[in-house]
Amino acid sequence: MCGIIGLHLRDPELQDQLGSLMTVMLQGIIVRGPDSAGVALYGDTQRVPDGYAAVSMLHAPEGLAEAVAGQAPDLTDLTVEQAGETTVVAAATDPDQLAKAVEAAAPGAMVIGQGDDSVVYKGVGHPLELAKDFRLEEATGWQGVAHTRMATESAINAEGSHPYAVGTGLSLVHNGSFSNHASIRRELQLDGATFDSQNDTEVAARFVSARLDAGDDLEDALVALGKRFDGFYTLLVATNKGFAVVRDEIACKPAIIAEHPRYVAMASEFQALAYLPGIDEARVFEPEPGRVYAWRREGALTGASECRT
Ligand SMILES: NC(=O)CC[C@H](N)C(=O)O
Repeated sequence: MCGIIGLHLRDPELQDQLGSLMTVMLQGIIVRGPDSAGVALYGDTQRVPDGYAAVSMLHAPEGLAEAVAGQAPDLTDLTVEQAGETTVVAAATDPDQLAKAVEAAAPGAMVIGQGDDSVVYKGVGHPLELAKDFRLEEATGWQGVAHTRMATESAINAEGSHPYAVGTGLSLVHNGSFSNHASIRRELQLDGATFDSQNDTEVAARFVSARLDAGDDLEDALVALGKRFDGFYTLLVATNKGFAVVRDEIACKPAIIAEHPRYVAMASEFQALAYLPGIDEARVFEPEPGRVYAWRREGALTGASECRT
């Protein structure tokens, strides 16, 4: 099991409702993943104003704000939000600078996401309780993804919760399990990647991140993933530019997409989409096995690319 939702808003007038729409969607996937949950929100300018960065972390120590300020005295507008197990540090700087200051200030903590337009939360517990911790209902923005987990490949802890947010603005959520993740992990480690968990999904996130760093666009990175990873998967991958969905060639993990002039929504099950505004007019379809579907922020369907030849 495991449940995935994603909402990519084309109509700016819906942006104030991103969190309330996602909260309703989340209720449709709780049954698929009752042990943990996480979200990534894009364009919530209350949480990450223009010109600011946010770094999310687990295991943050007491006195983090003072410690970060001590590491980077020039940082302005430093805030620290505690949201269950996730701590979000924001400041008027860029994500790399902030992540460096946070890592120096809290070497025992684990960075689980950094962005200048995105913020990540995750933890263990009932998804609706976690959604309260994350203040999901009040979130705004142009895109969000969420996950409810039923663990298969690593322990039930916050490190094993999705999304896996690697690099700036990339968030990946997964339903399924990869059968060759250990060997791909070793290859990525030889190339210098480091890992925070034993989870198979983290391997996919670091693989996609490495491809994006090497110059691939998101569609190409997911086509490459389809060629390299074995196992079962529906993946939803979000970046600062948009999001993409891909399923393996057998496609036993469910997925449904609703394309509407005002939004693109994706979920593991239709019931998560059923209450979206105008759903009756949406084009609702099941993504084909082995194909990448991607949407960019401008709102245009970029088309579906073959995952395997
Ligand atoms: N049930 C699932 O889809 C699990 C996803 C992933 N393999 C994990 O354990 O986190």
